[in-house]
Amino acid sequence: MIGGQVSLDRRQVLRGIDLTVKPGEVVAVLGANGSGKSTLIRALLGLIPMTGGTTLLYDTPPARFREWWKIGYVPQRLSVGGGVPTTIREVVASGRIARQRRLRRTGAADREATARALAVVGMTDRASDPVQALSGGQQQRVLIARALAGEPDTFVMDEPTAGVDSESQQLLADTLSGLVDQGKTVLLVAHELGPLEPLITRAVVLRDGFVCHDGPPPRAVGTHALPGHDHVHPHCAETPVSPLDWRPTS
Ligand SMILES: Nc1ncnc2c1ncn2[C@@H]1O[C@H](COP(=O)(O)OP(=O)(O)OP(=O)(O)O)[C@@H](O)[C@H]1O
Repeated sequence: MIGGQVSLDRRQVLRGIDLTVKPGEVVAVLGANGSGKSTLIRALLGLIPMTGGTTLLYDTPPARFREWWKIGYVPQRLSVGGGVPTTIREVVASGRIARQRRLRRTGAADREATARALAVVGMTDRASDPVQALSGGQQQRVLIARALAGEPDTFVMDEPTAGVDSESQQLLADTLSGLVDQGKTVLLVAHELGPLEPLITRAVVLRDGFVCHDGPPPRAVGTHALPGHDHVHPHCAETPVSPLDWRPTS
């Protein structure tokens, strides 16, 4: 395995990862705390620099990628800067920005998509409240709504169900299920798949910055995550245009 590498604070966190997400896949990135899952997600999207390897978004390096509306990113935490009160609706509506730039208009479609996304996460009644006042799980639901509002082709979600109650997890699973039926692609980090489990078509298990399993979703993660378990390495050449593609430099 030689591929994408990331060092943080002079410590190698990703040690060579070769990962291609194919259109329509629902990929779960699993692994212990500190195994590198969030780092992998951020590096895949070009949000942190790599010390080796290449990442491509729809066949384009992140620096040249212009079609950000295609990707809905749910980060692990909401960061609202400046101390300025921001409403839930404003955060969710910001998921439309990349799309508006592309279509050069703001209008009914944006408002409707925002309202739909708020309803999906059960936040319609609280849309005018400041996000700062929300609990961690509620903020996570707002981040999910922001990604949904953008109507992307590919969802990249870093622990979307962390701290989210079981009813909201089920709602997310049902929503993603509908989107997957429409052909959307999903890459998500999770500790507990919960209601998302039936949707997962492929599991990538990280261990200490390496991929130790890449293939069918493990029934029992503990067993399949062991090093030495059969590895299935996806081949970049098999895909038409891959939403997320990380190729090693030769
Ligand atoms: N900004 C940073 N500077 C230095 N080290 C970092 C930084 N961010 C993460 N790390 C280290 O990189 C390793 C991987 O972190 P990462 O957040 O990718 O793990 P993870 O698998 O997502 O963990 P978790 O399940 O706890 O979210 C950890 O050892 C962490 O301490």
